[in-house]
Amino acid sequence: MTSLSAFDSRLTDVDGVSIISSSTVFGGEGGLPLLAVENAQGKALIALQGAHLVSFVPAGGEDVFWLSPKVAFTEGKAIRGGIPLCLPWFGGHPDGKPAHGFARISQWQLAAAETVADGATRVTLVLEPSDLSQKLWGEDFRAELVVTVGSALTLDLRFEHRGRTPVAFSQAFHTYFAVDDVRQSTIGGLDGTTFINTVGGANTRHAQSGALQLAGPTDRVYVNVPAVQTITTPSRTIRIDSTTQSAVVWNPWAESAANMADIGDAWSQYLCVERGDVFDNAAELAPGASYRATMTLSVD
Ligand SMILES: O=P(O)(O)OC[C@H]1O[C@H](O)[C@H](O)[C@@H](O)[C@@H]1O
Repeated sequence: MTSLSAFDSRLTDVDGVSIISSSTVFGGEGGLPLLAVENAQGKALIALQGAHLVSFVPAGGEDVFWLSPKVAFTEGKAIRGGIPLCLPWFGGHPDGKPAHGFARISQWQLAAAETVADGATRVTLVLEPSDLSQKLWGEDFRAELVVTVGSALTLDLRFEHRGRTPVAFSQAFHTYFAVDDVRQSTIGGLDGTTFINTVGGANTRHAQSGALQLAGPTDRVYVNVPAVQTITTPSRTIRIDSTTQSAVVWNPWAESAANMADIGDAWSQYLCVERGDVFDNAAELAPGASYRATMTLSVD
């Protein structure tokens, strides 16, 4: 792993911000560097690999995220749980490149950390071209994720296309929410929208009627969705507010999860509601164009 001393201590010289190793929190050999952020309103852990939120606990509450009990913090391997950033493409790639892009398996740099006016903490992570991005993307770019940790969690993503040719672009905040039981959770804020059912590669279009409660393997891409969705469980309601246009709802259910080593029996403890711009809402970025997306998560 990258040595922890490699980080500029001045950047973390802000109250409640430190760099720790994942192994000190989650065990396991080696581990990856995590940015630990804590203030009176809440606390978060962010892996520098992927600018990946792995924990967010509002003060007095429970973790908003599910993290696999079998999570591996391994260099170059996607972390199962929290918020993988799918960037600059979502899902499988026609040329067999890694699913969900290279951002989640790349090392991001901590660029800034500060306490903002209301006592929340803001950290800025940056991703610039690397050997991996050159191999998989081949274009110049700059990605920045600004994370604000307070009583709510806000992610503000900017992607600047610095290459010379137009590129197809999609992205998602692939959030794994911790729920008591996925079968007892309902998702509001999708009524009347269109979804593409991608289970088994079906790709059929349907209209959503009312709230959504999962009852089997689910992999749906909702397009042109309203800004806000809610997840209601027996113990809490989580609010998702985003500028993005799509929402992907995914849980593989027992049989498929059994074939995924880092999910297995734990499949019923999470629900993915992933805000982003994918499928119909994917973009084409002209040289010099920028993309921006924000998402705020809060618990009622
Ligand atoms: O296993 P991963 O590459 O992290 O992908 C996990 C899941 O991500 C999204 O939700 C897709 O819609 C699913 O089809 C996919 O299985």
